Amino acid sequence: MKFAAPLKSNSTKIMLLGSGELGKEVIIEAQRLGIETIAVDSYNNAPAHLVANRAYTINMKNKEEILDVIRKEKPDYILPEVEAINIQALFEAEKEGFHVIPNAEAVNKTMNRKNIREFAAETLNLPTSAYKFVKSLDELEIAAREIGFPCVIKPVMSSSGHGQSIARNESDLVESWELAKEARGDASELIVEEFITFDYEITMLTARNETQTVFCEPIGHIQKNGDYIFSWQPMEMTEIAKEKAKKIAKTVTDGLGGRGIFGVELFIRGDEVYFSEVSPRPHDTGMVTMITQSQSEFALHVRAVLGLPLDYIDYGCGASAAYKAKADTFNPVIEVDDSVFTKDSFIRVFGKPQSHEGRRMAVALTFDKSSSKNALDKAKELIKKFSDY
Ligand SMILES: Nc1ncnc2c1ncn2[C@@H]1O[C@H](COP(=O)(O)OP(=O)(O)OP(=O)(O)O)[C@@H](O)[C@H]1O
Ligand SMILES: NCC(=O)N[C@@H]1O[C@H](COP(=O)([O-])[O-])[C@@H](O)[C@H]1O
Ligand SMILES: [Mg+2]
Repeated sequence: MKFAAPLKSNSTKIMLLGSGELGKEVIIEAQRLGIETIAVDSYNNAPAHLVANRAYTINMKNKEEILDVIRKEKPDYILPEVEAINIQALFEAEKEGFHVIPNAEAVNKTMNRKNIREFAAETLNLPTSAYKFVKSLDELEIAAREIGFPCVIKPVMSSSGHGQSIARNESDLVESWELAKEARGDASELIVEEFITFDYEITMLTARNETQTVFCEPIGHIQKNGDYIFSWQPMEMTEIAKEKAKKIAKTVTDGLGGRGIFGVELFIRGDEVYFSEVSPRPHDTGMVTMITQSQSEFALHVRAVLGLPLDYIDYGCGASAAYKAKADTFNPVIEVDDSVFTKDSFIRVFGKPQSHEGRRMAVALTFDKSSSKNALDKAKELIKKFSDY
């Protein structure tokens, strides 16, 4: 593998479609290898825009705008970083010979809950919650009655919990129907899922290239309103559950194919493991790997994209706590106490140009030699010291 200085005509070039906090770390890892980096998103000064060689702001749902930027830049690799991307543009780019990570069909399947759920449950026969798809309030009422209460209602395309709700009884359904319209993506169809009373949930980060599949230690996490707030690694699991989790992760990532890291989301009850969903890219709960692994999920993603070896070592236990804005402002400032800067922690401020209540703006990462629980306690302590205005 040869690495040139970025911007030389022979350097490898990657393009990110979506330029949030996860993409920012991918760009930094790529830059470290002398790769030329292009960051694309739908708003100016997105986190990855701030660190890439070039930045574009386009309508990511517009096929021609995406194709224009791809044809202009001619990247070696196109890395989708968000779900809401015009998928036809990716299919077209692939047809023109561009390399989409992991591949356009995998992006198509995973960006839409209907595609991935049917693929996982019906084609791959993986265990999942019971589910139904609906297109109207009437259909929602019928489906929810069949699935039973409580049930989880989500737009077929969305992320970070946008448009998602739990209906506890029939009278919640109108509100769930209305709330789904807040989807970041597509709420023309909804999935109604059986509520799984899991003991815990994990992300199984799985990196693959043509010759290797590598799992990271399971990442436990806590979600609030469909969005993660704390994660830790490793999550202690029974051997049986861990092996099942790896098997599901291998089946689904092999099924999707291509190169890159995947975040396989699983619910665990006893030794039962349910597949929930999968991101064909780094996962927010996986930010903890920046402090626990010699190669973070972002470094592994870049290595996988380049077809490089995927081995890494675990340094110990770690945790992450997401910092969410409390205020809406066009000039967000995050304030932290100096005591946040301890020897076993660091913070990452994403640099988002605008905050709204609940938007993830930064993360605190902590390390502990002996236990994830200690690391998590430390992360909870640190995040209390953040504020914004
Ligand atoms: N069927 C279910 N039963 C119980 N809890 C659920 C179910 N579906 C989702 N959840 C809870 O809601 C969280 C978010 O759901 P999901 O991952 O489907 O949404 P998302 O918007 O894609 O989130 P993200 O983009 O952050 O991964 C899950 O991590 C889990 O805590
Ligand atoms: N769960 C998916 C996820 O965490 N995605 C990450 O959040 C960004 C969007 O943030 P924003 O909503 O603050 O713009 C995305 O660009 C990606 O980095
Ligand atoms: Mg999820």
